[in-house]
Amino acid sequence: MVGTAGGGAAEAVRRWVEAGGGHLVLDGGLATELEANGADLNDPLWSAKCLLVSPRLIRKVHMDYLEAGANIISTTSYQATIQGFESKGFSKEQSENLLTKSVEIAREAREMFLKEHLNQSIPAQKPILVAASIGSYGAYLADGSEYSGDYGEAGTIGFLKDFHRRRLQVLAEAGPDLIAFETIPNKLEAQAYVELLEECNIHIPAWFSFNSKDGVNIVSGDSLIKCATIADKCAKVGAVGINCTPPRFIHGLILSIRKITDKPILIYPNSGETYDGVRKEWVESTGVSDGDFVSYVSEWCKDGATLIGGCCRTTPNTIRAIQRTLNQGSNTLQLPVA
Ligand code: MET
Ligand SMILES: [Zn+2]
Repeated sequence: MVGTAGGGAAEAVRRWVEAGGGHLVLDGGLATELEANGADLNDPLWSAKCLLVSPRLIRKVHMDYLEAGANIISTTSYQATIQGFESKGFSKEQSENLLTKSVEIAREAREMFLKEHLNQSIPAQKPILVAASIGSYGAYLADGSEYSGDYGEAGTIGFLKDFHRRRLQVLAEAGPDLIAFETIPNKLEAQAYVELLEECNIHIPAWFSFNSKDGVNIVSGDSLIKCATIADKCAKVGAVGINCTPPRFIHGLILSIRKITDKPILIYPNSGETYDGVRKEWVESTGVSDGDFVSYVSEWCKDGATLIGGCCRTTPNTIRAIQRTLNQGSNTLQLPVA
């Protein structure tokens, strides 16, 4: 595990990016790919339901993303919370074990992937990292409110810190390389995460990833500049970016983030389709194809993003195409190894 001592989390992420040849490939939609493999995720736990019923499928999907060229895989803990497991009848201890298991499965997938590729002569020594996913309080509510950031009376910093504290500690203790705060919908939750990282003295680099539906602000209407500034000021945050947002908005959003931070920028947009939180489905026909998605990648690199992947409705094919685009012009075989 790489700690953040001596240079802060951004320095740790920069070193990984450098070892990756100037960029790292993230994975694509995890829930999307679990569903494509037959999982029924119509449940408040969403992808975390597979921790209960099909852990092997999770490992397979992680491996499919690694085979596609991902350098960073994120765990099935996005919608996994102690509160969510408890409401299904699990004890506190069992719930914490399930969180730990999400990190263990991803680490196992990495082990197996590395073992399978052990005998290949691979010139490019790229890191492979496990990011422990933390979805917002809105994701736990499972009503689409991570796309509105409207938490009503629960919208106090104290409430949000209490909600996330133990989960963050358990995930950090499970030994991931990164903590991925994903789809952050409002400024208050970003502030709560910063305070928790400090108070819990977390030594694993975190990334903060916001989502936007207008290409200017984050989904709650809070200023992206203000939110990214909160992340910038925290030495425990190693990268700042955007996820689960249509590709057409990404260029402008990267430029806004770059204005206020030197930390590495990560982006993993969705396919451009829109999630209908009431009907619990993605509205088709507004999305872009893998080809269109990938044609954006060079532009995002030029804008200064160094960690690039996909979010909902993207697949290993998307990641394979991103990996090829990023590694264009290089003659080395681009399989990642430890
Ligand atoms: C709603 S954004 C979901 C992010 C999560 N890492 C996933 O792909 O399943
Ligand atoms: Zn998403």
